[in-house]
Amino acid sequence: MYHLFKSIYLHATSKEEYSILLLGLDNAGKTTLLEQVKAAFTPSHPNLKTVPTVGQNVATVALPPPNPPIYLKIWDVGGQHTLRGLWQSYYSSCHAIVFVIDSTDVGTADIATLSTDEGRGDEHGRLDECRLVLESVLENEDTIGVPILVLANKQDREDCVEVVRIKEGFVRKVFEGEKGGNVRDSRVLPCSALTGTGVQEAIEWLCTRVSWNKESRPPVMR
Ligand SMILES: Nc1nc2c(ncn2[C@@H]2O[C@H](COP(=O)(O)OP(=O)(O)OP(=O)(O)O)[C@@H](O)[C@H]2O)c(=O)[nH]1
Ligand SMILES: [Mg+2]
Repeated sequence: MYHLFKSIYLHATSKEEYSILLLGLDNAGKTTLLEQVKAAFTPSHPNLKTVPTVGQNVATVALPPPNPPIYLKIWDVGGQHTLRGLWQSYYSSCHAIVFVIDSTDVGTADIATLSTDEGRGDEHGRLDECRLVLESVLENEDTIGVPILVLANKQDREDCVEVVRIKEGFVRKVFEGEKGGNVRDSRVLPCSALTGTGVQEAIEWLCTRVSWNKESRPPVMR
């Protein structure tokens, strides 16, 4: 009898936990975003004086109503070139990926222009590097079916490329390209990790998608 009550109690009180992986080039704004998420869901002030991440930062937030009663465990990893090889060790256990883009460092955000020789140059910022990195995430077999949210970050800056151009000129073309690969849930949203604009919408999208996808990637019960 004790065991029955105990298991009913545990079932009633345990919560689902989903892991969210923050990826993107160095300087994209991943750690700043993590700070804003922590500040939005826990009684803390964001530390917006970030330094380049070497290794990882992790935070778990419990979502208040009207969100579903779940935990999000958010993993922020270093985006520097030499650290990107570590990303794949997180893929098989994550429930969603957030790919953060610096909207001020992708030129006009049109990858069609990269195919011409004239298209290569400083005026494209880090667009080509960003494309290669996103493709490498999409084509890894451990990310098959994992929902991906692309955040067009730094939208507070005057020199940013607007989200619709990042969506049409870059994200859609990569996803529909030969390395875009598998069918999955995806979305492109504008964001400013520095001001916090767009962070709630990002979390809401993630919550619904990890829940929809829980048959193929079940949560950890806590
Ligand atoms: N204006 C503006 N600056 C931002 C925004 N997000 C991040 N930054 C700035 O961009 C720089 C890099 O931010 P980080 O969050 O450290 O970048 P990261 O993606 O974690 O970089 P790595 O750890 O090297 O992978 C910092 O100076 C941030 O203040 C934003 O939305 N707007
Ligand atoms: Mg960082």
